[in-house]
Amino acid sequence: MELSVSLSLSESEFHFPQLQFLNKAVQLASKECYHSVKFNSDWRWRFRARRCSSLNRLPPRFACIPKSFAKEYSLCNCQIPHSLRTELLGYKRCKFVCFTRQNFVSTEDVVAKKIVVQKNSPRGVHFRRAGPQEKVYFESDEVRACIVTCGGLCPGINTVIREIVCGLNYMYGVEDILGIEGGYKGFYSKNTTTLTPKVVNDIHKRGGTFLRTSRGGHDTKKIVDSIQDRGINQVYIIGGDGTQKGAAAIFKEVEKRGLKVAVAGIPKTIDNDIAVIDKSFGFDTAVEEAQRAINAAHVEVESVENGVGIVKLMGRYSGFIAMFATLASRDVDCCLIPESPFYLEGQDGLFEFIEKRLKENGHIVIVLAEGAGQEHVARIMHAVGEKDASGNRLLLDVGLWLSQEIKDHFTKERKMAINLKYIDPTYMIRAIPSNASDNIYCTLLAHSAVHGAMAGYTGFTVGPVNSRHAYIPIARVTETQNTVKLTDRMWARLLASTNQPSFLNYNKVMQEKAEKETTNLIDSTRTSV
Ligand SMILES: Nc1ncnc2c1ncn2[C@@H]1O[C@H](COP(=O)(O)OP(=O)(O)O)[C@@H](O)[C@H]1O
Ligand SMILES: O=P(O)(O)OC[C@H]1O[C@](O)(COP(=O)(O)O)[C@@H](O)[C@@H]1O
Ligand SMILES: [Mg+2]
Repeated sequence: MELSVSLSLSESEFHFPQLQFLNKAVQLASKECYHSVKFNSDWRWRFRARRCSSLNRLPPRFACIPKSFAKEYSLCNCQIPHSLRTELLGYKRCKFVCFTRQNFVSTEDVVAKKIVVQKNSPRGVHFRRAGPQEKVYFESDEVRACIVTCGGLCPGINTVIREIVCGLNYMYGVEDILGIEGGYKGFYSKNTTTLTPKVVNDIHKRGGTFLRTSRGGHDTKKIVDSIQDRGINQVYIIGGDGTQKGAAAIFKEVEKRGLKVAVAGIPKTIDNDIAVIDKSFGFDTAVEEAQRAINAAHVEVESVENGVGIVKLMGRYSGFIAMFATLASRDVDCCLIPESPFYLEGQDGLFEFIEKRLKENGHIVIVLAEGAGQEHVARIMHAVGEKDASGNRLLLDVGLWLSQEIKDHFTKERKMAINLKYIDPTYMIRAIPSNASDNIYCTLLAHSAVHGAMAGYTGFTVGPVNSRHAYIPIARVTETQNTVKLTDRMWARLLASTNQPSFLNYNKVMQEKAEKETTNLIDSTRTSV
């Protein structure tokens, strides 16, 4: 016998009235010997946690009533009712779960987005804490999971793939795991590959992605059709900001079609530009590997007279790799990033700084994020803003441009012989396997995603927030992009460490330059007439 529970309270009326209502429903159901309670379809909205950032959970198929049910609801005031089942895969019953009761996270545990607060500041946004939960939504043998990797490469992708496969299998006894090949388009244009712990056993030792990747080709309808046709009910999506936007679209479509599919995003990008999370995997490895290039540049330039070393690192819109590589190295004299526009000529410009350092030390090392100074390169190349298949702006080679400008300035204008070495290790850094710390980090991300999906959460991205792993609604990580804040103390630390110019006069200098160029143009037109 089944009791249909219809919640008619509005979202703003949430909290105790609803809890009381629920408790009453449950008590009634127990008293009247109903076997299960079914909630009306919009329960997710009505139970949206108020103080906790809302997270979606798969709708319960049958919320059967164990003894603890009423007690549980009366305890939690920001609880999303989850799929309680009589046959719970608790730690005692499931031979696959390697956790003891102490390891389980409580469904009430939350992670604060902001931890530095003032006395009277509001409580702020909180996310669900990630980790194994005592009650799971899926039975092992009903899971059909799939993994896809999209966007650019990043050290550690293979570790994440390996740990999702091994985590699902070792912790939850899941055996049906598919690999989608070649990014999003692989859902509808390629066959799947079967993933087992044996198949993925060694892949973490290699760079790149075992499943291959691509940009573009995100067709939400075709992807969800494929998910539906293949009977997939857990989708693990590894990728950067673009990929997470794609994951959000898939989640929406899955919801629209009423499919019981858990959609879990694992944020990937070497640029570390994904919002909310502390850092993205592969970033640490990239910073470490960048040291080798910086070291090479330093060795080269200190061995010659007036040596100028330029090292270009990745960072399309965010200069995190360049900033952290500079802070870690101590051999870098100047770090240029997209967030801090720079200029070459005039007082406090780059040329002046280079000349000063050459006089003082005989050499200089400059670290350059690929997205820095794009406006200068675009101006001389009359670029038309080309885009890649995903719609990302294609960058012009700022390293080559800067090298040429420096050579021209010192040899032609200053009549100074310099010895310039330009090193571009970008793809070499991106293609290596992850280091020890990233390997551990990738494992935690993969396990958090597996626990979340198994517990019935959906439409989430995993990641550490203030050092605690959390489930973050996908939309939150895609609404903004993480960039270096020039007003943050980390950038101030860098300036203190390199003593480079801060280029604060950028706007004034560029305006003067533009005016001068216009005047010159008018003059030259007049003379030619
Ligand atoms: N706004 C978007 N909506 C849906 N899919 C997107 C969106 N932006 C990017 N994608 C898809 O995500 C995938 C990866 O995006 P891309 O920007 O290349 O890399 P990354 O995810 O690493 O940032 C591509 O297949 C692309 O089509
Ligand atoms: O040449 P590709 O493969 O398009 O990748 C270049 C870009 O990929 C990045 O590594 C970032 O990639 P994602 O956005 O895919 O994480 C940038 O640093 C770089 O500009
Ligand atoms: Mg991206």
